[in-house]
Amino acid sequence: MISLRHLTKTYGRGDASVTVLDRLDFEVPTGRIAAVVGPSGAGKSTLAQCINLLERPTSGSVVVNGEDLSGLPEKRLRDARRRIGTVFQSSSLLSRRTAAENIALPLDFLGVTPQETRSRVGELLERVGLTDKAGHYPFQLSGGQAQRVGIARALALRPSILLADEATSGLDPDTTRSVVGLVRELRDDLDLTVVFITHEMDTVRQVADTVARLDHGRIVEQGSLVDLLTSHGSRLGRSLQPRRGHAGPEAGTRTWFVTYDSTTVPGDWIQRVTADLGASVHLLGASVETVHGVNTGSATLGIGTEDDARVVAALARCGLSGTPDHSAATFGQTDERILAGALEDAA
Ligand SMILES: Nc1ncnc2c1ncn2[C@@H]1O[C@H](COP(=O)(O)OP(=O)(O)OP(=O)(O)O)[C@@H](O)[C@H]1O
Repeated sequence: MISLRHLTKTYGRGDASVTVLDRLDFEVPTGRIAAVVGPSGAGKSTLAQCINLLERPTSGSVVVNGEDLSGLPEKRLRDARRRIGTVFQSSSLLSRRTAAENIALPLDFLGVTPQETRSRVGELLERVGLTDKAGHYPFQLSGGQAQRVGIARALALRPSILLADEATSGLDPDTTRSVVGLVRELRDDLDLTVVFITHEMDTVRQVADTVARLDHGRIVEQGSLVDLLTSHGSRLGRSLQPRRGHAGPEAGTRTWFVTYDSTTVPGDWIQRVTADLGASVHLLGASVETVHGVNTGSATLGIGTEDDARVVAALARCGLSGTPDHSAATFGQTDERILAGALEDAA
């Protein structure tokens, strides 16, 4: 469990000082994956560095598994840091060391016997699926493999906390999915508490149990991923929605933007809404995913009725929330076309 209380980090002094974290309160229960998102410069990396005490907070406390790390003297702090593994963007492996030697680094520093190190490194390589790459140097590894080595190294000292700071940035979507899958698997097997810092909302939807938005050094919004995905009123909830394009509307229909507003939207909702309205319902675009067993997402529809209130009610009966896009209403366009046709006929 990680518990941050009134955490403040100020760099510099006097007029030149910058407060990056501002009396921030944040909690991650044991065994949960908390994603932290926020604009560039919001303080996400500083937050990670304060959790693993690479940066000393200016004030406030960092409590990990019941122990307040912020007040510890340097020697005890070094011991406490071993319980926190960190993975960075681009894995920061040492180029002159093989994958196995990189993973062994924290064990070497600790003076673990060579035999014990070999066995632990072998175990970790197997865990991250890279036994056959033990003797490869970083330049011989793909981005995803290097990141797996970084994760194995972070876990070398059997930490209970894993901090991932932009660990999947720069990886392609398939590699990201596999690294994220590994993080979730390790969390399940080792009961890790994970703070996952990222700016990629697709990754957040894959990895997180909870999401917090950091802005100007404070957590300004947070909640469970599933709650946020069905709460389109919140800025964080909206930003988590996948965005896709959609086809143009057909004549005689009005364009509606529909979001999954409940955790129980039936799979056949389009048929149900069509039957309920007794009007045509065209699917113009959709992005729907199952996140933690719950269907979530949004769709763009062309609906052949002008009775907005009935549409809203029919959608709500399926757990959906809908807004008509009046700028794309084709009833008006149809009228214009009819008028244009009539004028042409008259001419
Ligand atoms: N050592 C330092 N001295 C002074 N200012 C710093 C220091 N480290 C970070 N900052 C400032 O703190 C602010 C937050 O930086 P941080 O790297 O934590 O943001 P971030 O949210 O991780 O940004 P990004 O998404 O761009 O990586 C920035 O304005 C940065 O310039």
